[in-house]
Amino acid sequence: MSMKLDNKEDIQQLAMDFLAVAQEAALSSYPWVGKGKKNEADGAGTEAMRTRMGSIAMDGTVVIGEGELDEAPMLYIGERVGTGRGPLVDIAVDPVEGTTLMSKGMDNALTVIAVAEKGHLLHAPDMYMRKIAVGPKAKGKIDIEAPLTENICSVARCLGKDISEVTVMIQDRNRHQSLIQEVFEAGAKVKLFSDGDVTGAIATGIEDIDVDLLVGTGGAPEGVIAAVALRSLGGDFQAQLICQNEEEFNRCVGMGLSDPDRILRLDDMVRSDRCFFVATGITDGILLNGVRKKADGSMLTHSFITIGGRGNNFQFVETRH
Ligand SMILES: O=P(O)(O)OC[C@H]1O[C@](O)(COP(=O)(O)O)[C@@H](O)[C@@H]1O
Repeated sequence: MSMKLDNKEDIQQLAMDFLAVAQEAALSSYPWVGKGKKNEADGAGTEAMRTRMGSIAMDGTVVIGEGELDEAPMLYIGERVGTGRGPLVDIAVDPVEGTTLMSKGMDNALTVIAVAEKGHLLHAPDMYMRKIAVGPKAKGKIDIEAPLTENICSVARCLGKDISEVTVMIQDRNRHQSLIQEVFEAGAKVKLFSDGDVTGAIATGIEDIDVDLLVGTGGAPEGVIAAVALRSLGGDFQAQLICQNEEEFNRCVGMGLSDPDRILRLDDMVRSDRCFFVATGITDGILLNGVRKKADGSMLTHSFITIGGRGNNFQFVETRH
């Protein structure tokens, strides 16, 4: 029987089940690290993820996955997963976040999954999204429509830092040149990264990582996944879909977004505290270490899990397989 995801124990149990899913996906993609084969790596992670999800007692629907049914045989948007008996949930997955990183053997590739009670996750098409993310101390104090300098000043105030100490994470892309320049002119610091803006967004929510703000344009699916993590961490996330043509605009409307250009707040992207986020490192990164093969043949995974919407509720998990 399917039921609402509404009790704490069920959410905890489901989060543990999904932790195993993320670990399995990371372990399955690991042999492809540094092999220059993005599709094979992604395929291995996707297949492992889907197989493991099949045994979870839930009635799940993939709302963000590997693409539309005609583009992806597995974990496509709308695919029903789980045993069909248990909590009704919406699932957003990226079996390999940072396929280029992984294929080149570079840092920060990871497996990510976000889950929320059914009907409470934004269904975002695979297109670009403008994003801004901060941790709990600056929650409610950012505005994606304001100039970046204003946001930097506001974050500095919230964190009790001098502007020169504020670190802004930005994806190293030509489209971000003016943002990067603005950080320099404000006197703050940039931390550029080549791929993987989910990691950058989460990093803002963890005090021990020296990242205070993430800004820039990246994938919309990654944006929704990061929004769940930030909701659980107690941080903040705002976004705006970038429709580059009429087709993209119509796709948004078709997915239920009546006004695709509007500013999306955290509550628009994940509308419930009954949610959680899990990630497992594939390669080493600023958030997590990657998969390790030990001398005795066992494998070690490093995962991150954050549950609910109360904030600062996260855990790092090391598991020997
Ligand atoms: O590479 P682009 O077109 O700048 O897209 C940015 C997006 O790509 C990523 O860096 C990685 O995406 P992939 O895992 O699909 O390679 C995301 O984190 C980010 O949102």
